[in-house]
Amino acid sequence: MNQPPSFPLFLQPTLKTNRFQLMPFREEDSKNLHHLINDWSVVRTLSDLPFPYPQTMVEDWIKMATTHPQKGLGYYFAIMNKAPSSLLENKPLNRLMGCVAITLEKNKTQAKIGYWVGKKFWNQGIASECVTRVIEWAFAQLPIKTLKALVIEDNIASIRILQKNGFQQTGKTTEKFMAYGKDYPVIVFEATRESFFISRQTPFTPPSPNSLDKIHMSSFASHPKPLLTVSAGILVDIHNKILLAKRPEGKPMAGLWEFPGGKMEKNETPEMTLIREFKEELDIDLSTTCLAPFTFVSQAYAGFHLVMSLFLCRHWKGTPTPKEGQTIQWCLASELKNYPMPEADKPLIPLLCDLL
Ligand SMILES: Nc1nc2c([nH]c(=O)n2[C@@H]2O[C@H](COP(=O)(O)OP(=O)(O)OP(=O)(O)O)[C@@H](O)[C@H]2O)c(=O)[nH]1
Ligand SMILES: [Mg+2]
Repeated sequence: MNQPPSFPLFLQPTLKTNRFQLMPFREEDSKNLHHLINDWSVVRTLSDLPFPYPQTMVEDWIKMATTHPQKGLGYYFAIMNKAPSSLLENKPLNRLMGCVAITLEKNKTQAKIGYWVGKKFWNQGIASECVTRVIEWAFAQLPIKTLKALVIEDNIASIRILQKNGFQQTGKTTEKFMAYGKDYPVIVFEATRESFFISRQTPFTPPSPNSLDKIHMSSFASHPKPLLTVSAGILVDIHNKILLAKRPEGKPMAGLWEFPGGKMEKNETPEMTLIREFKEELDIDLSTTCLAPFTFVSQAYAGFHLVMSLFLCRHWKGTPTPKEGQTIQWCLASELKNYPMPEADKPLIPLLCDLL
């Protein structure tokens, strides 16, 4: 039986936020890292560090942080400022400010997140901005279902960041804190992909003015949300397998598996949208085939209301090839439940199991 593709082992990427870049650590960060982290205000919130924190341990830690990603054990992002936009800006390049780390648990369906920011950079929303970006990446790229965080009770700033990102308290425990030399009480927080997406309020980026023609405002005065009309296709091969596409990192709802398709443009019929989207996203031609209307879904999301027409299609020209950074996978209808999908798609699974 098919499972979603196995855990990808890859080099850790550099992620960007509005103000920062989140880079893999390098040997040359060792001095700055030591300077920032060998500080009681920081060390007291982190379980696995002694105080004082010797420079040699920092060097060992950087070695671990650079080898773990290749083994799929963990990912350690150095929070750096972005390059100055002009030479007149008197900011040093690549100034280290803190760290966001994701470590995988043994079964790889759960990971732990930890983060800290150097004291001189506190109260600027740095951790908040960077933690959200790393969670977005983790739910898109790693096979995890939940993220866990352990926080000491008086670390209110950290607890706020977790709550803003859809984490909920699931218990209390104790953890060995090297700096205190004893077990110390911590609160356990957990987030799922769904709770994270809901916390982001709008799982889809608000439309820019020039894309407004893609969004049709509802004619019902009582309808407060923009109506998004989408056309998607369920491609079925000779083995009765269905084509799924995993939304790529950087797109709203990244990491979820969907039926290929996209937003209807002005003056397009659902069929025209489908033909255009399948050419753009998968480089296949549906223009001469029979597109059988299957069903539609009507789903309220946080920032918009989705109306999606779904077509069934058994014949096409060409070989589906991912053109937009997505991952594609053929699977049986009975296997769809193994793939995390957008809310709107979940009611389609039993319909497809009955049909195929
Ligand atoms: N294509 C597709 N979109 C879905 C599905 N389920 C679902 O909720 N959606 C939502 O419908 C919207 C479709 O947008 P899309 O991102 O595919 O649109 P698009 O291809 O035109 O992308 P673009 O805006 O990046 O050009 C997204 O908000 C997406 O999350 C599905 O099964 N297939
Ligand atoms: Mg699309």
